[in-house]
Amino acid sequence: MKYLVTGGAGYVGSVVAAHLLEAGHEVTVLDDLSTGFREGVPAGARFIEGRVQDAARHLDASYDGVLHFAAFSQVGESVTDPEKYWVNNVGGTMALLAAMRDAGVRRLVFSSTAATYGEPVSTPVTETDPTAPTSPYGASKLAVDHMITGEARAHGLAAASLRYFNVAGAYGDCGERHDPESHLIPLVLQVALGGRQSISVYGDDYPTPDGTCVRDYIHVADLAEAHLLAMDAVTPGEHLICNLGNGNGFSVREVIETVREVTGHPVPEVVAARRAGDPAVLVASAVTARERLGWQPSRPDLAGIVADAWEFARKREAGR
Ligand SMILES: NC(=O)c1ccc[n+]([C@@H]2O[C@H](COP(=O)([O-])OP(=O)(O)OC[C@H]3O[C@@H](n4cnc5c(N)ncnc54)[C@H](O)[C@@H]3O)[C@@H](O)[C@H]2O)c1
Ligand SMILES: O=c1ccn([C@@H]2O[C@H](COP(=O)(O)OP(=O)(O)O[C@H]3O[C@H](CO)[C@@H](O)[C@H](O)[C@H]3O)[C@@H](O)[C@H]2O)c(=O)[nH]1
Repeated sequence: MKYLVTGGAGYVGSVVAAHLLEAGHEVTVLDDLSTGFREGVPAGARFIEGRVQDAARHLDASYDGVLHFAAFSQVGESVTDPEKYWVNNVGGTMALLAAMRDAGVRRLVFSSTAATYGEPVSTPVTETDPTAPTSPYGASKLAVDHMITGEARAHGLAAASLRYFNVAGAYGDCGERHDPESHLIPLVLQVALGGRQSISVYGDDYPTPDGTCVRDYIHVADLAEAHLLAMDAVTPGEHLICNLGNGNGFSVREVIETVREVTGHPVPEVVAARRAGDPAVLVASAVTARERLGWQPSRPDLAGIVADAWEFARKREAGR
């Protein structure tokens, strides 16, 4: 099959592109390098430097489907600069859907997020739970989910929105390198590498066993496998919405302790104020992914996820 991967120079998109290539598919990456890196695009993929807003220039009927990762995804930035998120995430996807319609490309897998739910009403979170995003980032992703539902119903698109919980780990040369970095695991690894003095724990007074926030960390390679399954599972006119997580929660302190064990380095921590908009607990129900996609994560162990991220971080540091 021939696929367009938007945002394939970024963290998740590059890992999914690598999996598609390994499965024997033909891959074109469309990325404007706004937050991604040219060298992140896996060898074997064709690369177009360009915006998803201009997808019409690049899509034609020879494509079997699109995997859409291109977006801005900093929750904090979206609060201070919401227009940036509406323009790129919603505007970009609107242009992409029109280009797909015009070209007759009728399969789509979209990167949605647990941030569409906001503060969960129960744990684990299921796809039928209320959606009440607490940031413009989450709201922009939810708006796109609604757009895709309409497109599927009205124009027969076969689509899946995969709602990722906390993506972590690395796959070969593809790993997490956001700039600035805001995610917990890469930040704690920077402390272990000596690049930061300590890790700030954003709040230790949450209603959780050790007072710190609990999250569901999913290995990026397990996540990638779900994309390939979703592309095959969807049917015309259907918009499948599916959470992706392991169904296990780990606290911020458990993550920090795991980094100490895996790396053998001391990691000083400093308790800081809560970060605005952080729910206490975010854990996915993976029942839909199991039932609809036949998906089963094969790397749910937190130490293994951290070990892969650590190897990637060390290689990057050595290559600087
Ligand atoms: N990383 C996570 O924990 C996580 C969790 C939930 C959802 N997501 C979603 O997954 C997707 C990928 O996230 P990531 O962590 O890999 O982010 P990333 O920033 O590493 O990758 C996004 C890529 O999209 C590109 N891009 C952005 N806007 C573009 C545009 N208009 N045209 C072309 N390219 C554009 C960037 O250059 C970058 O390469 C995003 O849609 C994000 O919202 C990520
Ligand atoms: O220096 C830090 C960074 C983070 N945290 C905490 O660590 C947890 C995880 O934070 P982070 O890695 O930033 O991920 P989330 O804020 O949980 O958000 C991620 O996971 C969401 C789904 O759960 C997705 O929607 C988002 O796109 C993705 O960034 C949170 O409790 C943070 O408060 C700290 O204590 N210190």
